[in-house]
Amino acid sequence: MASHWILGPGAIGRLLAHSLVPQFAVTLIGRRALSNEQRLTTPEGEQRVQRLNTLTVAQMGSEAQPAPGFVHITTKAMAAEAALESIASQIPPTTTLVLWQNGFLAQPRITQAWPGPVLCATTTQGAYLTGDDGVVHAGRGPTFIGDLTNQHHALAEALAETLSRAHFSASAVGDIRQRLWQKLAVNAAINPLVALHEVHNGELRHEVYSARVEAVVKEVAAIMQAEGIQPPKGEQGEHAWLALVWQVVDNTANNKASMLQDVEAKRPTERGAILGPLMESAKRHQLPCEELVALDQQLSKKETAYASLS
Ligand SMILES: NC(=O)C1=CN([C@@H]2O[C@H](COP(=O)(O)OP(=O)(O)OC[C@H]3O[C@@H](n4cnc5c(N)ncnc54)[C@H](OP(=O)(O)O)[C@@H]3O)[C@@H](O)[C@H]2O)C=CC1
Ligand SMILES: CC(C)(CO)C(=O)C(=O)O
Repeated sequence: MASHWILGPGAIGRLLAHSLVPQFAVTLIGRRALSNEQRLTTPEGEQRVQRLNTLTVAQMGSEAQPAPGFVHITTKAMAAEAALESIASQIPPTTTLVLWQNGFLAQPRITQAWPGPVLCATTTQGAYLTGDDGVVHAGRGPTFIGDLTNQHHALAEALAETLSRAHFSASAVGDIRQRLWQKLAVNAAINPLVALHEVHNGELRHEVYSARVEAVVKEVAAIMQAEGIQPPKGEQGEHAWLALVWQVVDNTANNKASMLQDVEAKRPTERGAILGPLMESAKRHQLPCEELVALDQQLSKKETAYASLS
């Protein structure tokens, strides 16, 4: 039975560990020591304390470990490469990695650099941390797994089956790049604006913000077309992207988006992984991206302001 290392003991990492641990061998790896007694609050409000094997990167280096079947990287996008680097000497280069990040920053870079298979997962599960020993599973949703080179479908299927057996509903797909970019398009239209204005997602419907949402979607839709990415429901063009964004805004009206949670916690945001690939693509295809650049600059300014205070 393949064992699972989970590198990055945050919200998604702990949710994954809680899901897998009753049936599979799991090691949760972080930079800091965490309690082995970890609490999961289910979407129904039920609390479950489970014993997870939590180790620090330093402990992994000092004690030889049996090689894992899968290494899941569940850090934020900008930390994924450094996290992998910190354990790379302890795993065979043929180990299968699974990247759980939003955006499209770590995925192409690690796929290119890592000699073994690299799977990417895009998930609509929702989770947040409550301190060093708790995670709340806020909402269930499907997870899609594939690889950017379309060479590892059998591995993606095996992992999807494992996750689904652990009640973490997952499917293997042949179009993961398309799905990652579709999610990135929605995240680019919602996350920076709600993080800058510190509002819940639903407030983007207000006339103070809606024109800016439309302006961002206009740029994003042109970039998506140049990248060959269609909106998920088979419709075409800017109006389909806008309809999708408004649908997500309405469905998540009471949510504090992940980028707003980062701003409130004074952490770096994932702007580089979400806006970065779009701005880079716009430049490559000589498309306008003034709105995206402005969002990126405003977020950068906000992050610098709170970083300088801490
Ligand atoms: N939470 C959610 O509902 C969803 C999240 N995602 C995506 O999943 C990814 C992870 O998000 P989330 O779990 O919310 O993030 P969190 O911030 O909750 O967790 C990130 C974890 O990574 C750890 N970490 C950072 N650097 C390293 C390192 N070098 N070595 C080991 N661990 C490290 C952090 O530890 P430390 O405490 O030391 O900083 C933290 O525990 C993001 O890309 C996010 O966009 C996607 C869908 C839903
Ligand atoms: C879809 C959305 C915007 C929901 O809040 C999200 O994915 C996030 O918060 O990162």
